[in-house]
Amino acid sequence: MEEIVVLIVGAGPSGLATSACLSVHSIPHIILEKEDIYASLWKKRAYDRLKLHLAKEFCSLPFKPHSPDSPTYIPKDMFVDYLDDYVKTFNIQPKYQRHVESASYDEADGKWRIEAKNVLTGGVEVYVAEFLVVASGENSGKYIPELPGLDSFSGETLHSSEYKSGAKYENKEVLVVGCGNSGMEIAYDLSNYGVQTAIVIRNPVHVVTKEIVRVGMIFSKYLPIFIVDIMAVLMSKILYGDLSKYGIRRPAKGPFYLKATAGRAPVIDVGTVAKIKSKEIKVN
Ligand SMILES: NC(=O)C1=CN([C@@H]2O[C@H](COP(=O)(O)OP(=O)(O)OC[C@H]3O[C@@H](n4cnc5c(N)ncnc54)[C@H](OP(=O)(O)O)[C@@H]3O)[C@@H](O)[C@H]2O)C=CC1
Ligand SMILES: O=C(O)C(=O)Cc1c[nH]c2ccccc12
Repeated sequence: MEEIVVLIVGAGPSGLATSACLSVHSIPHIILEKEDIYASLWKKRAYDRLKLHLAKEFCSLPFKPHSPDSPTYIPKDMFVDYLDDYVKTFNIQPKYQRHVESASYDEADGKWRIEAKNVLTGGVEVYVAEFLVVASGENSGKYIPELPGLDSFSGETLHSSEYKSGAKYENKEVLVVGCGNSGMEIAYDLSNYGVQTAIVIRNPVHVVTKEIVRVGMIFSKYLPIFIVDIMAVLMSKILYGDLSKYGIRRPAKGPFYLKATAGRAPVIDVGTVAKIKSKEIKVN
């Protein structure tokens, strides 16, 4: 058993940021990470052409602004370099291959009891902490729904977390299931590689540009969210027109409201909409 003041679950950007803040205040802590590296989503499970959707001023971790020389929308590899630098600067040393399986709060002694499986040995390690920070990520686990017939489908099936680029699929036909930011950008990337691409859009979704989001993020510091949403939707309507005839319907609630209340991000268009309009990408 190990006793510590703060235990952080997850060595993604949030866990690393928490560690840096605690170190600055000399508060003893540890990070438990189930993978064998920090920021595994960024290092292992993101596609090649990914750039941050938010401008760099909204994507820096505490005590380390992005360099003035870096682009406004930072590419994935540059963000990984930034995280590498962050980990060195704050001497962050997560305990790797520790999969946290349970955490319970003991009212009597006012402490958390955390059980983590050591992935290498299979043994269970027990930690006791005064504070628990869960920074295990919104998107760490992949999910493929049960689709009847999927087992007998003779083509290749993959999850977006395994997708790198369309190079492998040239001259093939690919159906992208899901029209979140991953699905919409992967469809665009596939189409750029000459792949016959179709995408499934089953529910209403907001489509905006990264510039609309940037303006909205700045305005949301000063204005109520419903005003920011009115402006964002208006800008999107002016830019894209009515997309319902292409199968893209707009939700009744606004994009910033949905992000804030339900964690549902709008789609930040990287060029997919133009390809849908020109029928280079089919909507199913
Ligand atoms: N550059 C960047 O910064 C990027 C950021 N991201 C972010 O990462 C997070 C995860 O994004 P993403 O991977 O796109 O996942 P999301 O959860 O955002 O989107 C999943 C999509 O799949 C659809 N879906 C799920 N199940 C089915 C089904 N059975 N049939 C049809 N459609 C289905 C959902 O539709 P429905 O709404 O109907 O449930 C939704 O459109 C988001 O916050 C996103 O904004 C992602 C890519 C790039
Ligand atoms: O959630 C995401 O990953 C995004 O794609 C971008 C995003 C983060 N916060 C936001 C707030 C409003 C609109 C988009 C975003």
